[in-house]
Amino acid sequence: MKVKQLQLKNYRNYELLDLTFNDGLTILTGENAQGKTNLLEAIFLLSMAKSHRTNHDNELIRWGESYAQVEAMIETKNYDFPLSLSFGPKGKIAKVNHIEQAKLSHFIGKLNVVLFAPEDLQLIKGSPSLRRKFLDSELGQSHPVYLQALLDYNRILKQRNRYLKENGYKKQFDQVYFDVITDQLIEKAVEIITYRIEFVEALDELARPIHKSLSNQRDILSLEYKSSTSKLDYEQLDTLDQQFHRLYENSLEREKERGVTAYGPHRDDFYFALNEKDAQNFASQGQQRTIVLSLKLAEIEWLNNRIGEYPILLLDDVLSELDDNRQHILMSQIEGKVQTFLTTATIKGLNLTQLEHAQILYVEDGQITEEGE
Ligand SMILES: Nc1ncnc2c1ncn2[C@@H]1O[C@H](COP(=O)(O)OP(=O)(O)OP(=O)(O)O)[C@@H](O)[C@H]1O
Repeated sequence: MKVKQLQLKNYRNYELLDLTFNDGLTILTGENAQGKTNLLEAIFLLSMAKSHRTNHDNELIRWGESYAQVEAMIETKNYDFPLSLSFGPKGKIAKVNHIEQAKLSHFIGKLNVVLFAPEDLQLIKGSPSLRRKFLDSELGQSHPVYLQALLDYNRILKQRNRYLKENGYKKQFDQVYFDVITDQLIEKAVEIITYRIEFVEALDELARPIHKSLSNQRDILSLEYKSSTSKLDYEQLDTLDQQFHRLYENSLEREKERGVTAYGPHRDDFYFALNEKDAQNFASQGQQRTIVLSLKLAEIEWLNNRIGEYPILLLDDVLSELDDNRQHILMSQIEGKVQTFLTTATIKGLNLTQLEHAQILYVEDGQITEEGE
């Protein structure tokens, strides 16, 4: 999969931009705060219909303007198609092949990307919500069914929590109505957990050899998806439905008191271990960086296995943080297969043989000049 052309209108600090990319490596270079990450963010937007940096779409509109538009021509193995996303007074409008999509979930995942940004280092030591967000966005962009199950789960969870909060302490608590919501929640919970476990197991398998080679054969990486409670046994997926029913029955009084749903995939987490030791507590900065890199490379392979095409790789200011050996392994892993966009303040920090064939774009105050222009 490739992004052939990109057009931006009133997007962030770009007034009007029209770019054509080559198939391999595109390097965006320039001083701080010139618009390098904004450009990667634009490509990310076309994949997920939302930014990785903000939940407020208004921030994407160029200051003083009333709408923004991001458009691209996507090339896949079988056909090319345009994607566009615009933000304005009517909200967010997503189009595939010039046709407006009634639901954003029909737009998400038409373009597949893997983003590696400095904030991803938080994946190891940050809060579980970051790791859940990672799982949800990766599975969401490649499995429309997962995305739908997640949207349904979140809606039902909100409804259940509201009922618990507003009626949990009342005598006329409608148990029949509450059981119907709980049944619906459990059905979606089991679906989500099953997908997540399968995904983490696949990543575990793919990331292990990559990590071994990135760590000079020193470290064995493993990943495991875990429930927030020992009262659920994820090894027994075929009985998960019954396990959930039992758990919710037993914790009803507590849930009524607290007014929230205490258990479910919205509380789950997944763990990284290095040589069987919890990476959250023991991994050094460098080891964390290598784990995330292994994870991203595993994700690229997973997407290729899943959709039969390699995704686009977006590397935001992370390459110069890697030593020459890791830079080399990363680039050789993706060379010739994965269209890659990377941002860097200076090309000097990069020790890449691929530089010779790379498309180099200089970014300055929302304007781009190409090497040789
Ligand atoms: N809605 C907007 N309208 C106009 N300019 C904006 C808007 N949002 C952000 N900017 C500007 O975009 C610039 C930031 O761009 P970006 O985050 O792409 O920087 P960068 O080139 O990646 O820099 P760094 O190397 O520091 O990460 C800032 O100058 C900011 O003021």
